[in-house]
Amino acid sequence: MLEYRQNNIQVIVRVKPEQGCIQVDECDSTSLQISNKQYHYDHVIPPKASQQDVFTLIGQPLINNALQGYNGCVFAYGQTGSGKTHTLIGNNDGLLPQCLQYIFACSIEDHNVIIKGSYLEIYNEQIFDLLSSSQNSLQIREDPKKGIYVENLNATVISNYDEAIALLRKGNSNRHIAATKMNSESSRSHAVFLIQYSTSIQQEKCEVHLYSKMYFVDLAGSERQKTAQTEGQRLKETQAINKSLTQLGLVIYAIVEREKGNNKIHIPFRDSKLTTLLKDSLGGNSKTFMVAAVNPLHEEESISTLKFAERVKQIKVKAHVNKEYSGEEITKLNLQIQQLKEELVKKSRELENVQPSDALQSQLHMQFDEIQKLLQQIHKSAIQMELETVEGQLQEYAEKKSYIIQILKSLNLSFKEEETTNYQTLNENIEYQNKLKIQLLQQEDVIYKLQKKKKELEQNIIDQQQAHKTILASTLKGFEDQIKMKDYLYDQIKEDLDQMEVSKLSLQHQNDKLKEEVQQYIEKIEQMQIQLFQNQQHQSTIYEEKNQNIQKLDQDLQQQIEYNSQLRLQLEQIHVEIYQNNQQFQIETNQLNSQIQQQQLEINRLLEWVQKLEAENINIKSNNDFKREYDQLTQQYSNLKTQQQHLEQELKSLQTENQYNLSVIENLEISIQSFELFEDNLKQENQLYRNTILELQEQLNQKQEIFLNIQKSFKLDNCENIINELNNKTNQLYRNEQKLRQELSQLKSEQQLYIQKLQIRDQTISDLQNELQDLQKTHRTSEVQKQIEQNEKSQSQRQLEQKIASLKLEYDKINKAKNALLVEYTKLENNQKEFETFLLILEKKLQDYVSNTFRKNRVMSQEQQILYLKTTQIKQSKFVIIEALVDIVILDTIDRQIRTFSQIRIN
Ligand SMILES: Nc1ncnc2c1ncn2[C@@H]1O[C@H](COP(=O)(O)OP(=O)(O)OP(=O)(O)O)[C@@H](O)[C@H]1O
Repeated sequence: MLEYRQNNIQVIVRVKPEQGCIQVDECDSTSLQISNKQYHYDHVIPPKASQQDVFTLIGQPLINNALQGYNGCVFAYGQTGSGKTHTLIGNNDGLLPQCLQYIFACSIEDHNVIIKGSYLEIYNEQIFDLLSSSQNSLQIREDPKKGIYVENLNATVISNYDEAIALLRKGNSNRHIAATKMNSESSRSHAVFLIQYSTSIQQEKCEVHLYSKMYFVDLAGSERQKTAQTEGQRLKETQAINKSLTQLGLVIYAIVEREKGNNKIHIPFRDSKLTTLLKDSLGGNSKTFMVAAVNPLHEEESISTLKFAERVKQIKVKAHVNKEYSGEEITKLNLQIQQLKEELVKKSRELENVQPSDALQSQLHMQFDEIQKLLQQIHKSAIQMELETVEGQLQEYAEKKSYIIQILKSLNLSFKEEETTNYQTLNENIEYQNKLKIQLLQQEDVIYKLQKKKKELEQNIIDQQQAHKTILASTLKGFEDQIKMKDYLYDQIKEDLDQMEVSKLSLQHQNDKLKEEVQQYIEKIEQMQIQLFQNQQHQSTIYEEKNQNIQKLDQDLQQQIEYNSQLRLQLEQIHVEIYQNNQQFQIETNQLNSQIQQQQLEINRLLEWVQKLEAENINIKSNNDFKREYDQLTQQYSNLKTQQQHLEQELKSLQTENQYNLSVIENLEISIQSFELFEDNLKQENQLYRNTILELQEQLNQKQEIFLNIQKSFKLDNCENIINELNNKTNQLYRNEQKLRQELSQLKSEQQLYIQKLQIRDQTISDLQNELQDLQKTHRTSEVQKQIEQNEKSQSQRQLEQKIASLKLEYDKINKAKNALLVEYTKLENNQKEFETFLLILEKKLQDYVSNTFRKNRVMSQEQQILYLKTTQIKQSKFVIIEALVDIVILDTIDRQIRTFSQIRIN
């Protein structure tokens, strides 16, 4: 249990359970150490202490005092987040809830007890009732009887602990709480819970009323703006909190100073709502406790709190029991005391003004004696009353007696003190007056001197003012000039601005135009893309067609190869046949040769035999039989001879056949060679086709690549590359244009050449006509010849007529073609003209826009590419037309010739 110092505010330090700069001595519950300095207080609550411990230490004595009629107050002071709200309220386990529980527990058997609860907050220097829905701020009043009180503050009667807690909860819910950097639930106001306790004890002749007030003050945390880092509403709150806490510090300082003996010091209770409200609690009628909450994590703030607590420790309080007696006699006596008191006050006021005389002194003494007598009477009557009441109440009367004696003594003392101080002050005043008179004289002298100096100074000032005026005038002129200059500049700038505005508008107009143009170009590009796409499609169809052709050619080639191989086979067969025939022929020839040889041998044998026979014939000529035989043999011989001739013919025919076969073979070999040649040609052609297809494919790929690049360039906006590319293309275009111009000039010279050639032809034709005329002349001269030639002519005429008819047909055809070509030529001429004008426009545009946006450039270059293509096409068609024209001219001459021939024929 805390041992209280007599008549002092009890200062208890509570250390938050955090590891930090504060060391608490386990053995000594009254001191702690911070920054190597020891601080001493009435009690130090260690970090480990429970809420119950705190209640036992502070709450219990506070309530016990209150039950005896003493006012009480407990206020928690400390840095934000140090544990003030935790100590006072906590989770309904703080001092206040426990005190409420205890007070109801103690008063359970006393039916006269009335407990009232009020809850207010001081927010931004305004008082608000936390138990009321009204948002109006309340005012503090002071009453001689009631003391300090808040006007219109709800005081709810509470009959039990639950009601009290409900009230507390209601009030807490209305408090200004906000999250700050230091505390997630920081109190942004000072909260004051007031318990008013009263009870009455009925006695025989009077009724004793006991009453007390208990203030539970949860101060808002002191915080440094820098560390709190608050802004806006929070900053305003912080400023109000810090201001009122500073006022509290000043009040405590003044109280302490007064207690040290500095009576002149003014205690500025009224400078803030908080100090006004706590006037009684700080050094008045109250048994007050201060809980200084410190957080070991913050050294500087903890030291500041501890120093503040050290000052508070020195404050003395003058608590007394709040007790009133009621009853007829007591009221009378009270009235008398009141009257006397008022008279005493009156007299003491008079004493302040009037110098006390002997008579007054004796009067005062008499009055004092009277008061004493009266008090003795009161004392006597009190004793009598006490005697008449129960013996057990004797103690109370004794207390009352001593209390009255104490008052009397204090009254006496204060009288004496006041008397002496009055005398002292009077003497001091006279001295002071004399001093003042001397000072007055001295000051009058000083004033005179000062007035003199003032006049000098005034003169000086006037002079200086004059000088200043002239300087000012010149400066003003300068300023005026400067202003004029600035005005002029301003006008100029304004003009410039107007001009700029105009040019801005025109630029905007141009910009809009350009945007439109760009849009048009984009549209054109889209169209070109579509065209490109169509071209691609067209090319792909051509490609497919060519592919099909190639496939067809391939098939043909394959067929040809097959046919060739068949031919080869046939040829081989023929070769084999010829070889076989040859073999056969050889065999047959050999056979025939051997036959011929045999027959030759036979013939030779026969001839020999014939010779023998002839020789014998000579001998046997006369023999007829032999002759017949001879004839037969001769016949045989001639037969054999014809047979031999026949065989020789056969041999010859076989040889010619063989010869023929050999020539056939030769022809076949030649045709095979030509087939091979044809095959090679076909292969070459095929290869050529393939190459063209590949080329076309490559071109297609290139175009696709270009197309993709264009698409990409549209997407990627790779300006620099595109611009470079465009520049290159533009240059190329220029070169192409130059080339085109050269080609055009060449074309013109070629045209000239053709015309010359045509003239030469015309000349030849005219020569021929001349010749023809000459011929006609010769025809006329020789009529005989004419007659002869008439027949020839009729023949040639018919031929000519036939030729003329066919030529006419051809002529008609060509004429038609000529007309079509002429139409096309005029079209092309128009196109060329259009193109030329377009080219000129394009050139102009190109010059204008060559440095403009890349899109335009791209479009231009594409257009130019297309135009270049068109130009080449036109050029080609121009060549075709020129050729056609040449043909037409030739046909015309032929036509003329035919006409002259027909004319001649008619003639
Ligand atoms: N002794 C303690 N034991 C446990 N927790 C504590 C103690 N003291 C404070 N706390 C905790 O620290 C936090 C801040 O405490 P609290 O709100 O009481 O600070 P405060 O001094 O009232 O701050 P503020 O002035 O900003 O209102 C709370 O969460 C509280 O529960």
